[in-house]
Amino acid sequence: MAVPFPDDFLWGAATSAYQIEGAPLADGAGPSIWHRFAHTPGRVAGNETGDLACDHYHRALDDVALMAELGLDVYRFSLAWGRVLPEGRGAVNRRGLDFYARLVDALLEHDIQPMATLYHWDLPVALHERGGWLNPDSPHWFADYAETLFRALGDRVPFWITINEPWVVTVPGYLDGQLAPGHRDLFEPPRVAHHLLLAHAEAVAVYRTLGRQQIGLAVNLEPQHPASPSPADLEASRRRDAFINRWFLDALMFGRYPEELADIFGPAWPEFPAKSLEQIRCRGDFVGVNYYSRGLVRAAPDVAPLGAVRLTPSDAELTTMGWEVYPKGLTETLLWLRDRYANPPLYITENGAAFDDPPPRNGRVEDPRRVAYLRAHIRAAAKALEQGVDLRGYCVWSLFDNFEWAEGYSKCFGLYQVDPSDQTRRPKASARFYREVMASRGAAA
Ligand SMILES: OC[C@H]1NNC[C@@H](O)[C@@H]1O
Ligand SMILES: [Ca+2]
Repeated sequence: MAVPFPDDFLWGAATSAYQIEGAPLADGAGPSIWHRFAHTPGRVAGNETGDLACDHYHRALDDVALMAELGLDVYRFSLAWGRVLPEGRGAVNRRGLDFYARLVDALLEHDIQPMATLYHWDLPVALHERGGWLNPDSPHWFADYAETLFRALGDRVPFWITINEPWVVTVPGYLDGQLAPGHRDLFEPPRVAHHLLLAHAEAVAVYRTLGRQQIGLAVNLEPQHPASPSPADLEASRRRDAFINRWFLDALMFGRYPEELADIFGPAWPEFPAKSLEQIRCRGDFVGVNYYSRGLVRAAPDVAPLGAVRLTPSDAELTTMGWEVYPKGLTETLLWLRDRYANPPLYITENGAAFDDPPPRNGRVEDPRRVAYLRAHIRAAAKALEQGVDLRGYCVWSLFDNFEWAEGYSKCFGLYQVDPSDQTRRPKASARFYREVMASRGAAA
């Protein structure tokens, strides 16, 4: 493939704490809302939990050696807030902090750049009991937690992500209740979103006084296409675009929310003080882009609050998540970011696919559909690069098959299969493919 990827382009893979670490309460760690949610019967498929996951908490150094063998330039992981601050604020748990310091040092020793996500959904229960993200103090709790980590690891971690997918924290967490903390309330999401954005901005402000590297927000983005040219479908598609793609980024980049949101939430949309919107305005150093698929949108007046539904095209290839394989949507998303937000530096912080992989045969796992998915999306990213997008890195979701939230372990995104009986990591064909891509600086895609 013609190789538009510069030599310093960062090829990586991503994970998150609750999804891979296991040992959620080890060494003084405080429980998170995901520990509580997963242990609440009926919330997770098969009532599975992250109690063991990939046992990464006990295998981190071996896993870093595996990442080096794979050839990663960068490894994106998240820090479990409750390991570092068991009560979410106040006393630091040294053993929790030391786990992450050892992980970061091992990465640096293997010439792998750490990309640390401060918040990947695992809020300490102690803070949730004080209202969690609904509490107007939550931005200050987050900024204090961030400062603790910046002081402890800031000289060694070149890339920081404040919050992973604030939309997913807000909507499945507080509107439809699919994810922790499982609330279903129209009035909570607008305030939760506002506090998440304030938290991001406050952490960035602290970082500006302490750090000299890169900090940004990671957002899930999904281009919305109307199912038909009818005005109703066009309008529904625009509403869903505001709801998913513009809600957080317009606030961050422009200091204002898309006006569609007041229509969507109606009386549940509060008047936000102009001062706090000004506080939220904060471009950061880069935007982290989590891309999986597109939305095909039909108007559905009786489906509150959006009045729209996402269709699954009958003739499309789907992943086991039911998401359409749509690589063109990645190029579209990257070009949209270039044009709407004045060409910000971008990292693809997540891109990958869940497929049912076969069991290993003589130590190898064949996953041809994942190889095809990754090749197509790396090429789609290359198309955007060739059109002037300031794309600087690409992280596959995920390094390992892991705990896929409410789906448990049934959905496998990994480059490596993890044997639940003994935690053996087995490379899939996609790992071998991705190693070639990285070794050839993109040419093998
Ligand atoms: O659903 C796949 C991934 N999406 N973004 C957030 C991650 O935690 C998920 O596993
Ligand atoms: Ca390398």
